[in-house]
Amino acid sequence: MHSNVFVGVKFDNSLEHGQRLENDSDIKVARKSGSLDGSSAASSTSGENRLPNNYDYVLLPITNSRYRESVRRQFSTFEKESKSVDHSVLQISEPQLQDLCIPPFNATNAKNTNGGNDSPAYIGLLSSWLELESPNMSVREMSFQVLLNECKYARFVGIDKLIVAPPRDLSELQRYSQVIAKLLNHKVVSGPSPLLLSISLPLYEDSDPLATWELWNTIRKLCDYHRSLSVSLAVPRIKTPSHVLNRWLCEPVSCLLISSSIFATNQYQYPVLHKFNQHLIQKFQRLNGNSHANMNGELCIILHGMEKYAGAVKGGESAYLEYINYLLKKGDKMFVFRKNDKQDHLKSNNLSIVYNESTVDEYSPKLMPPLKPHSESLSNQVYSIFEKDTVKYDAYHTAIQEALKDLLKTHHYDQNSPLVILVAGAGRGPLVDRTVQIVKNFNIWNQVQLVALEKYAQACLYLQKRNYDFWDNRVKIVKEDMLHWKDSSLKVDLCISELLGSFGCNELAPECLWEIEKNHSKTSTIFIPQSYASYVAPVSSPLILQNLSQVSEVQDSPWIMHNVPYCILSSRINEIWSFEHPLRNNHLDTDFFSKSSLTEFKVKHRGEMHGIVGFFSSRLYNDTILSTLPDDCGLDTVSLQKSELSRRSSFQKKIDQIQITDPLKGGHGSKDLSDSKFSKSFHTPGLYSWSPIVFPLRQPFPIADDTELSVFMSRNHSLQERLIWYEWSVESFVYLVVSGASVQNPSTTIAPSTTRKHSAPHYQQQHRPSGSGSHPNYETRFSELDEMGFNNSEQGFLPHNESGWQSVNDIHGLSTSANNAVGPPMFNLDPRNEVGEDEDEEVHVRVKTGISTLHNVNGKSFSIPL
Ligand SMILES: C[S@@+](CC[C@H](N)C(=O)[O-])C[C@H]1O[C@@H](n2cnc3c(N)ncnc32)[C@H](O)[C@@H]1O
Repeated sequence: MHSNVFVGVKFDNSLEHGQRLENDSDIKVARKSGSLDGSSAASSTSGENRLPNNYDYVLLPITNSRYRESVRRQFSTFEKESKSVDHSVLQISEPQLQDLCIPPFNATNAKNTNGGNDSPAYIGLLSSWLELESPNMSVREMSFQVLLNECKYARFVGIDKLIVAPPRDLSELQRYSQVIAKLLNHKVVSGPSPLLLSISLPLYEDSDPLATWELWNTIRKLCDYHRSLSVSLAVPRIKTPSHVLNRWLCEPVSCLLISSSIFATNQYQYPVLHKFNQHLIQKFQRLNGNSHANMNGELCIILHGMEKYAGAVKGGESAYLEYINYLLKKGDKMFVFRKNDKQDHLKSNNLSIVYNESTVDEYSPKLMPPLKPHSESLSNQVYSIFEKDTVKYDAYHTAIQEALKDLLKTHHYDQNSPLVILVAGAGRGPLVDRTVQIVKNFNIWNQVQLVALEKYAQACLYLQKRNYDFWDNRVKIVKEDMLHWKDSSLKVDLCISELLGSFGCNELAPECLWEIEKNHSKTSTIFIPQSYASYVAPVSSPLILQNLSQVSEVQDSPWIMHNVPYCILSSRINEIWSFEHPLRNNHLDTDFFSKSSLTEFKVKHRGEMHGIVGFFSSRLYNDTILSTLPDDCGLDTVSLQKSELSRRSSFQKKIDQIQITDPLKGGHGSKDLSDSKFSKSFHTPGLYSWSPIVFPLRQPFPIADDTELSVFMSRNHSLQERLIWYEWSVESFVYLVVSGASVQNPSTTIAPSTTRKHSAPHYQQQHRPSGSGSHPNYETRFSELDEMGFNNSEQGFLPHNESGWQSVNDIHGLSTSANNAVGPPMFNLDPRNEVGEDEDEEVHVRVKTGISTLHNVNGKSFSIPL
């Protein structure tokens, strides 16, 4: 398998000085793919134009200095005219033959490089001498027209990728972006088969690691996340911090610009890249197709400046290309090796929103609505994709085996009480298959009653066929909905199910399994899975925003992100809730299925949040765990569940110590609630049935360095409407160091870290009646109020320093106790509660910097029918 990474070269800018290519035969370019082995990759240089062979792309300016001169002349004529003539119109003429660097004859569409022929392909460089950010409107108009003329020419000759110079003046990004946006929205760029504009920027500068990302983010935001806008990144000589690299990996990067100056030489004097840059290329290679919103879905590595060092390295200029080809070939091998891991699988297709899974191949990046197998029957194709996930079934196999061993220790068989095993939601039967295998291996086939329960008739057809073919017709097939199935003669010893969604509980396992527990379980019944927990983290994924913003209504729905690159912004992933089976409570409150969690994240580096990513882990039985979490992330598995655990602990009348499930660290542990547990996450190797779920934000949510992010998620269960849905919102805060005197804003709260003494709250003073009992005229009354406001008079009508918050509390009766005394407020929102007398002392103030809307209220965009 070849990854979708190509290699290009920037042609010597001697063309800028009068040389010109007359036709394609001047440039000999061959595809990298198919010519990777050493001999043919050994480069030669064309005697005429010094271009090495074996490149996929050649980067060339569209126009040369002659055109620049011509534009300059046209512009000065226009300026002169506009002084004398009213309404003179600037009209920059299109380049003539002598103005062009890329020949118009026999040019072929660059996309043909993907089709396997050897046609040369070009990436165009748009003019960089223009002043896109000039305050002079005419200069900007001239710049726009030049760019447009170059784009028109590029479209004509079939060039679909164009590199744009970065802004010169970083304080004028709005003007720069206005020209780019105008270009992007012109039909020449965004018409059928759109062109791709790629702004070149440094990947990283150590003075401010995220500065160039921020620059890019500002421009693309001003351009409204246009799908035709991408970025070309100049790879640095120094090591890129992982948080910077991860940020870029989920951006639409179309080219990596590699200067010969970032190479070192090895002991044989060949040019090589440092390990960290090898890894950088590998990471892009691994993601290539996925990391792109661009048209071709491909990444091009563009080498440049080799002529400068060609004499100093062995092999000359061609050694650089050979080295990059060697690296890419190595990467290709790694991916072939990992072919079965769908999470890592590469594909060149664009990200798409897919409503019907059967229409798209399983590897391409896509956003899909979460399945609702409880209310919508799965297609045959979906069943067959799932059934190939041997990792999942192997884990179930182990869990069933272990559970059966334990059951057999206590179960005393007699003919009237066989061991009853239920596969609840059997689908086409893969879990029944495994169970039959195990039971046969244990030689207890005669002691077991096996029931396969499935709601949908089509899946039951498969069960019937398999029963006949492989299960000796011994399996009782029940076509019923678990929610309504009642067979008083059946009590189950082992209940096996796979009703898990990408968020754990989103395929209604809690509700479905509760009905089994209520109607068909014993105290000894074992459930596989025993428990499952849901996790969230804030993510940046511009591709999600870009794709969902095209379609109204969809931003309030969760989506399954299949092979979509994303970057987790926080240092940890937090567990927000979990379910365990059996639920074991006879008077189960149906509200048990509703959950809500307010969970906090620290975000060290600034960025832009586009959604909340969700994962799950499930303990199938004892140590057998399935996890869709990414590898090696910090994990908070307990502390953020405190409220949920407390609720459950009172529910179960266990106050001091409660049983908690740590789905990732062996066994159920008895844990004190104060004991927060941090660990590292892992993904079950090779498991691919589930991709992460994302709860998108309607608006991109900007995040500053050192932000504290508070994510609210709720699972809502409405028995009246028979619906389950999720709602979510986000708030952000930063801590500011301010003098105590300036803490007046009710949206700020004092950080818990402050060391200040607390003073008695002012609002505890009681209201005083007016002393005189007389009725002063309006003027006097107003003057009294004014006076009181300014001099804090003890004789005033209102207690001094009363805040608006107390007034609100009073209105709602929140601060009045039974005996009419003013008690402490229910909502401790007055910042002065925390501030001591010394107003000049510095305190850390938690300032709210952003809040999103609450998404999917009442499940209006997405809900799951019960
Ligand atoms: C995710 S699939 C798993 C199928 C199969 N156990 C497997 O592992 O391939 C869930 C299955 O449960 C069935 N199902 C979901 N809710 C159900 C319900 N309330 N009653 C009966 N079957 C249900 C679905 O039709 C589907 O076949």
